[in-house]
Amino acid sequence: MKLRGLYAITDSQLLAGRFLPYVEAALDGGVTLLQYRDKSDNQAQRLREVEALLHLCERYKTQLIINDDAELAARFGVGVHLGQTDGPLTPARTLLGRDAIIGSTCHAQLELAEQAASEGASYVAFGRFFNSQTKPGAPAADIELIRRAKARIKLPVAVIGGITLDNAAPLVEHGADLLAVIHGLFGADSTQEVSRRARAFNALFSSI
Ligand SMILES: Cc1ncc(COP(=O)(O)OP(=O)(O)O)c(N)n1
Ligand SMILES: Cc1nc(C(=O)O)sc1CCOP(=O)(O)O
Ligand SMILES: [Mg+2]
Repeated sequence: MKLRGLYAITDSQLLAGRFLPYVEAALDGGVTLLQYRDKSDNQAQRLREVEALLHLCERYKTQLIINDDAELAARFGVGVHLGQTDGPLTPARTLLGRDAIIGSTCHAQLELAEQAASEGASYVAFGRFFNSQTKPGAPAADIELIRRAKARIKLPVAVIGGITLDNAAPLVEHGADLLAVIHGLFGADSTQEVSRRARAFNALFSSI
């Protein structure tokens, strides 16, 4: 499967009270990867939400990725995204199997991406490219990093951090394969607007 297009990431606070309708609207507009990102420790709610997302992803033929938690991903047979403090990649690959999608946060450091590639990552993620309402303190990355990463690392490149329809085009022009977005997608006033934004993010890939 080609990892290219919109990478939608959920946010439990932003989506409170409208979680499934907003996610479904995004899937309806077109999502290559959907990441379940929940920083709470409410395990019962996490299980319920992952199960619901899995059903939606099956209907829309979208790949589900769990943030932070390789064991939870293994339980549902889905992929995982691991940051630098979320545990090592090699055992996660062993746990999830060769076909699972495993992503790795590399901030603005190509060395981290090379290491992730050697340990079996499926994609590498760089950021933050813009001011992020969700994670304002994430280390900043420069857009030129994308071209350098594409030249050095033979894996899909995900970009993240403050991405909106107004600033995303140059990221794709510089070679980004996946636009990972929370606020710029789900910070919308209606499900119709979420779908419209998802379609518009994807259209950026067909115009290049
Ligand atoms: C696609 C993607 N890229 C980066 C991150 C950030 O991961 P991490 O650094 O572990 O931070 P948290 O998201 O866990 O707060 C991501 N989740 N997804
Ligand atoms: C979860 C996350 N990680 C980042 C990084 O740079 O590693 S930026 C970020 C937040 C992404 O949300 P938004 O699209 O609302 O800015
Ligand atoms: Mg993490």
